[in-house]
Amino acid sequence: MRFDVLTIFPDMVRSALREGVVGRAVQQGRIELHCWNPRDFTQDRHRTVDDRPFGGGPGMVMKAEPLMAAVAAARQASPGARVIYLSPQGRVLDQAAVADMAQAPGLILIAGRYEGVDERFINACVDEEWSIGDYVLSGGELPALVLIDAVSRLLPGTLGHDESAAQDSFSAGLLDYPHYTRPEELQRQRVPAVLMSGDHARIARWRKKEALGRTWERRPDLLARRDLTPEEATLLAEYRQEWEA
Ligand SMILES: NC(=O)c1ccc(NCc2cccc(O)c2)nc1
Repeated sequence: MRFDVLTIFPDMVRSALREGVVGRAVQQGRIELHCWNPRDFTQDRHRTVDDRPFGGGPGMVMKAEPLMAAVAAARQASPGARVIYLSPQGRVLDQAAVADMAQAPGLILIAGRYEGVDERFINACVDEEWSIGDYVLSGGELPALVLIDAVSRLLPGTLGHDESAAQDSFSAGLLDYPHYTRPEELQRQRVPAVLMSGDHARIARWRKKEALGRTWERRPDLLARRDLTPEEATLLAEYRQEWEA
């Protein structure tokens, strides 16, 4: 899969994607990453990419023309890609949306800076506006990196078999179960005995019950979105009985 990022800080994007599972996928060519700097698409000596806002007010706005020229170059290099603008005004991302994006041939991600971009660029060039959460950052680069990481994890071959557990539960719309490793006892806290039993069916059942129970305790909104199978309903009832005991 190909990711194209429009940013005035390309080194920030490239360096953040050198490490970890995504870095490995880029190195092995399973993921392509290209950065386009709107400054390279300016016509003036000062390579101006921002200007003062019409109507007054604080800060600067990113000019439309350099972005439009950069997106045209990116679209040519990545046919069929979805053009996504990261901003607090976008639809808030969730795992289902990430899974849908992983099906695209490519994503062209626009990382805005300053107070945002000229609306005419969004109307003319952007397919979708997405937000990684209800908070404002100094730029769209970190949201773009979050999106690249979340999508890349879902691409075949990015995660080894021993890393995919975390996404399984969230992909199932539930929070993750608790994890433990050595030592077996730590500050008088022992690892739950079921995990030492070697009974894989019993362990899987315990983990499913924990995922359901923790979702019920911490994120009932996620549970409301999801029908429970009869087995899941039983597990959650068991968890709640133990919880209220
Ligand atoms: N929640 C997010 O996904 C997010 C995205 C970008 C961003 N900053 C750049 C920016 C871009 C556009 C308008 C704007 O007001 C700020 N901050 C947060």
